[in-house]
Amino acid sequence: PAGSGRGTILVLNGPNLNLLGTREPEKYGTATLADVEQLAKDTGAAHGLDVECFQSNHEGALVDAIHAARDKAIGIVLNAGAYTHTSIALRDAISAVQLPAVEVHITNVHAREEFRHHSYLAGVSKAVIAGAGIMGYRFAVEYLAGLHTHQG
Ligand SMILES: O=C(O)[C@@H]1C=C(O)[C@@H](O)[C@H](O)C1
Repeated sequence: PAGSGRGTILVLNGPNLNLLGTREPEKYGTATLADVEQLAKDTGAAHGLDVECFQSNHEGALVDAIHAARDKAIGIVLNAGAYTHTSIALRDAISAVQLPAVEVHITNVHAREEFRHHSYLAGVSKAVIAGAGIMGYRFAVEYLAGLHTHQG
């Protein structure tokens, strides 16, 4: 519950991830966005953390969500979708809020088209998890939980 005093992790998903489950299942699997968000919430709960999830196809809405996290979250898990490869605005938003961020990709972007090999976000992220399927969201939450715990 909000204001419960527990740490909150924001899980952000970008464009086309609302179609998870039916979008190129050979690449992205058959789990839906709801499945991904539930996995993140369950992982957070196992570490005593709340997880807030948001998905948007709009770059500016994702920027706004990152800004909003500054005062309410202890970390951000971000799969920015294609904006990973194009968005200086999202990079600057991550830098601006000074929260630990983990970049997640369901697919191994380095084994795909050349244009997916560069990320504007990796340079401002604590960690990058790519190719582990939706388990990447679990790993990202676990990693941020560990950072939060060890900070006392
Ligand atoms: O693997 C993923 O989750 C990422 C998701 C997308 O929508 C692509 O544009 C990225 O290039 C890869």
